[in-house]
Amino acid sequence: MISVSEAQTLVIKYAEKLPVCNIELENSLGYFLAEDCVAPISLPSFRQSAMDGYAFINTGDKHLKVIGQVQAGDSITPQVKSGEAIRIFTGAPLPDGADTVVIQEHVNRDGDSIHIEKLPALGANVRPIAEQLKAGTTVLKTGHKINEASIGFMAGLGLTHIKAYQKPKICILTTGNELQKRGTVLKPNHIYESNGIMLETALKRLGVFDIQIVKVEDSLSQTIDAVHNALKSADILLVSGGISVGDFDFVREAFQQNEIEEYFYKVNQKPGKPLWFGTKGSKSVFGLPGNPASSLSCFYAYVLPHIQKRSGSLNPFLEKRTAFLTEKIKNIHSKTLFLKAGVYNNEITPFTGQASSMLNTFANSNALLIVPEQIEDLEIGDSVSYLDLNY
Ligand SMILES: Nc1nc2c(c(=O)[nH]1)N[C@H]1C(S)=C(S)[C@@H](COP(=O)(O)OP(=O)(O)OC[C@H]3O[C@@H](n4cnc5c(N)ncnc54)[C@H](O)[C@@H]3O)O[C@H]1N2
Ligand code: MOO
Repeated sequence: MISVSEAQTLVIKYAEKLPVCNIELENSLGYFLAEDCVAPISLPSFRQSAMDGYAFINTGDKHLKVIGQVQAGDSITPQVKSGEAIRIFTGAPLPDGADTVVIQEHVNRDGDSIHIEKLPALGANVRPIAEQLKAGTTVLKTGHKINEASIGFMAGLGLTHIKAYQKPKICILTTGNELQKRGTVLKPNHIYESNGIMLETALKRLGVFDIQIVKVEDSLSQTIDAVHNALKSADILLVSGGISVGDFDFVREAFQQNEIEEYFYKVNQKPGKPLWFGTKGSKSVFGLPGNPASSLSCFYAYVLPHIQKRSGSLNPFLEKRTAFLTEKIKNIHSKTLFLKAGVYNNEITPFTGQASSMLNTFANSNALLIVPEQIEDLEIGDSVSYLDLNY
């Protein structure tokens, strides 16, 4: 059995980057840049007014004659001389010669004349060419995660497409004869299948939408075939359940029959001990424990960073933060514990109901508190690490 940090090292080590794609800016949210973004134009690309007011040559003269007007988008700008002013609006090009804009609130206008009550500093309210950035400079680095601000920013540079790493195609295989579809009347001794939609939703949150969910019965031949078929098209296969040691747990055997190279099986953690990870060529495969809370914990700690790394992220793990503990914790297992918890105002409380079959606690958590395997006792007020689930 390997440690959590060894297992995390392996899922990152064997996370080969996916191919690069050329993607439309409007569809690029959550993608990671595959090349530096270089500005094709300067911003601003012309001198412009930052305010509504009057543009003039700032010689100290407060009495000026208004000789024209310039509006945002005008292609011709009037020439201005000393003692003259041009009525101007925010975003409009600065007239040739003008060096300052006085806001209209600081001006008294009488016909064609203005009197400046409060003379601004030389250059005030003028956005110089390339004030924000110069054409040819790198403005976003390879590995940058596209968000709404970067999309707006790149749109302002006139970009229509970006080069990003592809998101993986994923197949989720759910195993178990007891699993039943929602929307049907529950048969005796059956449960509603929930890991499929839970993992699918967690994937969508990462911007992964090419997801197939396949159900298999507890049968070795069906599991072997399902794994084989999934690997034909998926980049990453997530199998839920059937990875433990019971007589009807066929998943590990099915991985072996499909010649998937095993990097680890079983991690010294609770929940999620029977986690399995391997690869076949460029395909990665996770055997996630069937218990719902184990599956989701393993998703956050291993699958998510693996996917993010394959998608081009330079910081693939969920952010680890620290907070002060509000309750004692005893770790009698000599395992790393991932405890469902609530963090508020820098204080963290582990919840009751940590069993790996229970999702009610998870549904109310915003953090996974990490108790390292070598720590036996934690006291109230101790600073502890947690994974922030509000990512
Ligand atoms: N003798 C041992 N038994 C078990 C061990 C062990 O070390 N020795 N490990 C336990 C641990 S820890 C876990 S975790 C589970 C993992 O078992 P599997 O991955 O084989 O999962 P299943 O047996 O198929 O299912 C476990 C549990 O989860 C429910 N389940 C499964 N799939 C779904 C789904 N898609 N949606 C909702 N619920 C699901 C299933 O009904 C079971 O109750 O093994 C322990 N046993
Ligand atoms: O490790 Mo299992 O995931 O405790 O239930």
